[in-house]
Amino acid sequence: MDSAILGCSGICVRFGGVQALADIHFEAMRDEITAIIGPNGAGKTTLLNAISGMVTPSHGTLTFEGHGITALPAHERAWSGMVRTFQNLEIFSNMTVLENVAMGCHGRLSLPAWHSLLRTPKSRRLEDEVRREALEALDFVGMSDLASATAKDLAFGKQRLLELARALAARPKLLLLDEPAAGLNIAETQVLADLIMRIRDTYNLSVILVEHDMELVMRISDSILVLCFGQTISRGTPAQVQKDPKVIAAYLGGDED
Ligand SMILES: Nc1ncnc2c1ncn2[C@@H]1O[C@H](COP(=O)(O)OP(=O)(O)OP(=O)(O)O)[C@@H](O)[C@H]1O
Repeated sequence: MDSAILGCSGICVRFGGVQALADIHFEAMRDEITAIIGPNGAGKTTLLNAISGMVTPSHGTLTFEGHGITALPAHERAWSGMVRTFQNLEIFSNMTVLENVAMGCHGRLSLPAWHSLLRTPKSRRLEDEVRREALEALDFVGMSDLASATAKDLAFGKQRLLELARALAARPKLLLLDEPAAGLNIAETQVLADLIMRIRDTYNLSVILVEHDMELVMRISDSILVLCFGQTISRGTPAQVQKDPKVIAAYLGGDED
């Protein structure tokens, strides 16, 4: 079996006059945490969008588990096992925490609508299964006691965990996280770092994350891709990337710490 779960080859994305990504080549390995970092406007979110199918590259190819996915729409990539979370939370604020997480199961566990309308035994069994799996995902992120709370009443840090639980409930093979630590305090970020590593180890899944929090990135990543102005300027382990003069120059020249 190919050890790369995702492959990007020669990916280019242009928005009008802006070359957001230029000839990006990289692979994310199975069961590893791969981080995409770089200064503001480097093209990190655009690359995540190209991987998840929300942006169409003008050139290049993408493979997932060895199969070409360049032409697949976003929902088919999700069905094939690629699930993402968003920088701006995408939760259903008036639904309960449990209902939000259950939404993550629905792509996998569903029946034709008439089963639900007629409340067939099969539909009741399925409802039980969805509930059990949603509770399991909530328990994993340490939020089972909040199952019946309304999502909008949760503190921001808990809403981020809720989004993660919903992504887990979809049983992804590849989890794409867009700035999962944005808006979290130091303690919450540490909990999140431990959780992402535990997710990788427990569920045997691969993670690609875009993140600005360098402490988190250096602590949990197996491999890092560094972008600057849409180009790859470095790739390697955290130790390799940290001492790469091109990376140091990009960050010192930018407006981040
Ligand atoms: N929909 C769009 N239309 C036009 N330009 C865009 C669009 N999305 C991104 N860009 C531009 O593409 C470049 C890369 O943006 P992108 O959001 O991918 O960077 P980023 O590294 O994720 O930045 P940040 O860290 O600030 O989120 C930027 O110059 C941005 O202004």
